[in-house]
Amino acid sequence: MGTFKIEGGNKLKGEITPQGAKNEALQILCAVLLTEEKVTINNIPDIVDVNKLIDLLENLGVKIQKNGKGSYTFQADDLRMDYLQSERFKDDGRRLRGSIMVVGPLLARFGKGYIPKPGGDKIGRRRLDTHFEGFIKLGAKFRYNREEHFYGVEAPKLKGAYMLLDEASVTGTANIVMAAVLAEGKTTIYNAACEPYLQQLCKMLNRMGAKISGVGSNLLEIEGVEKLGGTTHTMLPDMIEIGSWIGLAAMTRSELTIKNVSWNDLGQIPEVFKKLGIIIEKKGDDIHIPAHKEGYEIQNYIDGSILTISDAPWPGFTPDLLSVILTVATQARGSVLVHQKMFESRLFFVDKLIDMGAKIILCDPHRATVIGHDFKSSLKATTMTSPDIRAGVSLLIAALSAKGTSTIHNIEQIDRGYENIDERLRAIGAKIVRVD
Ligand SMILES: CC(=O)N[C@H]1[C@@H](OP(=O)(O)OP(=O)(O)OC[C@H]2O[C@@H](n3ccc(=O)[nH]c3=O)[C@H](O)[C@@H]2O)O[C@H](CO)[C@@H](O)[C@@H]1O
Ligand SMILES: C=C(OP(=O)(O)O)C(=O)O
Repeated sequence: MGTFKIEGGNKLKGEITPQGAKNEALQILCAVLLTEEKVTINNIPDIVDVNKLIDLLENLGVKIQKNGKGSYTFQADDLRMDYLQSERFKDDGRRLRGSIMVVGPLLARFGKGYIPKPGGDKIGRRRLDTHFEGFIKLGAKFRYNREEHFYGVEAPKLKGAYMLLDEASVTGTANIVMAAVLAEGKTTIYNAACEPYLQQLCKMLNRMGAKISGVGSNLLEIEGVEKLGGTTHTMLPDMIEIGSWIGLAAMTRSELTIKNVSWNDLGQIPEVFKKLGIIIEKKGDDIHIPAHKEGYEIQNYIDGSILTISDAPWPGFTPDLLSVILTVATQARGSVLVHQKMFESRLFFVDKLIDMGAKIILCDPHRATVIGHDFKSSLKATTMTSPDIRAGVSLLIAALSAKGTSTIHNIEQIDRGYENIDERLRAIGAKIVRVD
């Protein structure tokens, strides 16, 4: 179990460049299975989850060539389909959430797709019904081995269909889209998720020869094609990392510039941080956060009632930034209710912040009220364990703002999604070391 030691209370300064988007990368990497031609992908983040998926693809027989930092060429022209029945695959598949998205492409191109119950954060129930209901609508036969938690779908040929998804699942929509692009005839997906991750995936598939319209909306129409070809794709900057760095700057009252953020793809993220009173300046395609010497004040609603920040499927606010929002609010002037609607176990990490001296009432598993300190009292350093990726980074931000030296265990959770985080934070002045 890896550990960070963090000496808090120091000001940071400088520029930080976001990595390529983790959740986009997981979709895009699975899409290389849809063609026998070469697919080159740039700006792939060097993070644990992505590297696990690249290993899985390699074990499946995908030829992989590294072109330089973050750039790889993949060719899925001669796959080892027997790997899908192996113990090794069950092990590889379980190690991350994103592995679920190999099922759609394999089903569409080879008539069968399998996956063990995938891993990822333990942040509440994470069902897969939407994925498999979609495949069944496209004509696949579904089976599930309850003892082994092993899922399978098979179909000699998929047929386009109309479907109204029971929820706008991010990985579910990606999976169904990747199956439908090679189905016979037209597929309509209503209540589709439409995060920038999915928009990027659809644009890439269209460049490969797919016919997807409605990209960016919750109504996708897909005309199936016989075959897809190769392409080159570049990942967007990771919007969750960008939000994490906004929170980091505010809570440590540091001046930071976040480079090349792709503003047009950030949706509500800047606005939601502004509601906490954080000043966000747009400088070209960079975000500049000035040092918040006077702190930051949470806005109320027009009628004077207390602000609520909650998650919703895109273009709503992403659930992956609510832990950061909650943490940053502990030093704001004012109060806020944080409502995590999607996941039922993602707020339990607040007990660590409470240990550090934060004023938080966990109302129920989904809602927490935060009463900010306005920097009149700083958080106290402590020893903690990172329960999930975003709670992990939130605790890291709290530790960097706290007085004294904190210890964070189980940092593998953070490494799942943040590239070389300790080195990048040291480059802007953070006192953080990795100890094993
Ligand atoms: C690898 C990857 O891309 N992971 C992301 C993906 O996970 P993932 O695709 O697994 O998440 P889903 O979108 O399927 O669902 C997330 C949770 O929200 C619930 N739900 C979803 C849609 C909806 O309209 N109503 C609703 O309540 C689901 O029941 C589930 O508990 O999307 C999540 C939601 O943005 C993010 O937290 C994860 O970081
Ligand atoms: C929940 C997340 O990841 P995963 O879906 O991979 O567990 C996340 O990125 O915040």
